[in-house]
Amino acid sequence: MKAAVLGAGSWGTVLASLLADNGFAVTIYARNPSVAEEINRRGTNAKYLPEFHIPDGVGATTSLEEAVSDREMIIVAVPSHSVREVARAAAPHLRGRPLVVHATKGFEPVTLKRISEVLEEEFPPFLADRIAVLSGPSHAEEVARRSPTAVVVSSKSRETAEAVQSHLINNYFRVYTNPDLIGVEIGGALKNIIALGAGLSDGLGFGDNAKAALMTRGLAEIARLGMAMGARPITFAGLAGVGDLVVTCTSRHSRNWRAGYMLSQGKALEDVLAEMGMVVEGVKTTRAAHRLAQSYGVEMPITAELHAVLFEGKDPSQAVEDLMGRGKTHEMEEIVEGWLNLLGG
Ligand SMILES: NC(=O)C1=CN([C@@H]2O[C@H](COP(=O)(O)OP(=O)(O)OC[C@H]3O[C@@H](n4cnc5c(N)ncnc54)[C@H](O)[C@@H]3O)[C@@H](O)[C@H]2O)C=CC1
Ligand SMILES: O=C(CO)COP(=O)(O)O
Repeated sequence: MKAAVLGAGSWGTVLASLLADNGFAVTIYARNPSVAEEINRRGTNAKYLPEFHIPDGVGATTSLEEAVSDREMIIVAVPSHSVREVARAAAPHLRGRPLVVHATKGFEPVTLKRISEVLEEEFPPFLADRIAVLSGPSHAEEVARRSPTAVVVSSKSRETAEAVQSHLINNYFRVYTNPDLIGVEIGGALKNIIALGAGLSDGLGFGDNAKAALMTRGLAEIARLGMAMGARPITFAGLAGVGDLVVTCTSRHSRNWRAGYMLSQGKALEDVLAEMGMVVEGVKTTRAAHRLAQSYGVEMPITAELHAVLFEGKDPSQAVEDLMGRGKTHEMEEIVEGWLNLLGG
C-alpha cells in the first residue's frame, strides 16, 4: 500500500513514520528542498524532531504530483492557513479514490470553515465520502518514540473512518472512531486556545487550581460553541475534547502552552511566534473562535479575554481579574440543555 503525507513538519514526519511501521510505502511532500533532501539522505528532520530517526519506507519529494498520484491514503498535515492552497495544488494530480485524512487542528482563518469543509470544496466530489479527520491527544514527540497514544478518527462515512482506523492502528497508536465529524474537528481546534491560556496562567505564577478552572471552564465554552455549530456534546468528553485539552494544557511538548508562557513573560506576539519556529494554531484559532462566538451568539469569556490579550494589547493580569469578576452564573446549564436536546432529538 502507498501513502502520501502533505507537510514535513513534526506531525507530518511522525505520521509518515507511523504508516511505514504499519507497512506502507510513504512519500512526504516537503515544500522546502533541503528538508526533502535531509529526509532522503539521512533519514532525519532535525529542525522539527532533533533526535528522531525516520524509518525505512519513508521518502520525501518537493513534487506534489509525485507525492499524491496513485496513493491509497493521503494525510494532510499542514497548518490550517495552508490547507486550501495545498489541496488546490494537489487536486489535479489525484488518481483513484484515496482516503484523505487531515490532521490539522484549526479553522480556515478567513472563511472560518472547518478543515474537512475546505478539503471537500477543493477535492473532486467523488472524494467527499473519503475525507476524514484524525484528532486527539497526540504530541508528535511522543508518538515518535512509540509511546502509547490513543486518538480518534471521524468522517461523514463510517466505512471511511473504519478504513482509516485499520490503516493507522498499531500496538502504540490506538485509534477509535467517532461519528461526530463536527465535534471532533471543533474539539481539536478550540483546545489550542485554552492551552495558550494555561501557559499564560502558569507563567503568571498561578497554581493548579487556576489551571484546573481554566481547563474545565474552557471545556464548557468549547462545548457551547461546538453544540451551536452542530456537534454532539458527548464528543467533548472524549479524546478530541477533554483528552486533547489535558495533554495540551499540561505537557512540556505543547507549542500553544509554550507560546502562552512566553507571552506571560512580556514578549510580543510576533517575537513569540518567530522564536517558536513551529505553527502555534491557537493564535489564529482565538481570532476565528471569537468571530464564530459572535456570529452564533455564544458566550466564550476565556476566548474573549485571550483575544483581548493577543490582539488588543490587554494586560494578562487584567484579563484574569476580569474573568474572576464576571457576574454570577450556573455551572452546567447549557451542557445539560444540550444533552436534553440530544436525547429528545
Ligand atoms: N505537532 C504535533 O504534535 C501535532 C500537530 N497537529 C496539527 O498538525 C498541523 C501541523 O502541525 P505541525 O506538524 O506541528 O507543524 P510544524 O510547524 O511542525 O510543520 C508545519 C509544516 O507544514 C509546512 N507547510 C506550511 N505551509 C505549507 C504549504 N503551503 N505547502 C507545503 N508545506 C507547508 C511547513 O513547511 C512545515 O514543514 C497543525 O494543524 C497542528 O495543530 C496535530 C496533532 C499533533
Ligand atoms: O494538538 C496537539 C497535541 O494533541 C499539539 O498541539 P500543542 O503542541 O499546542 O499541544
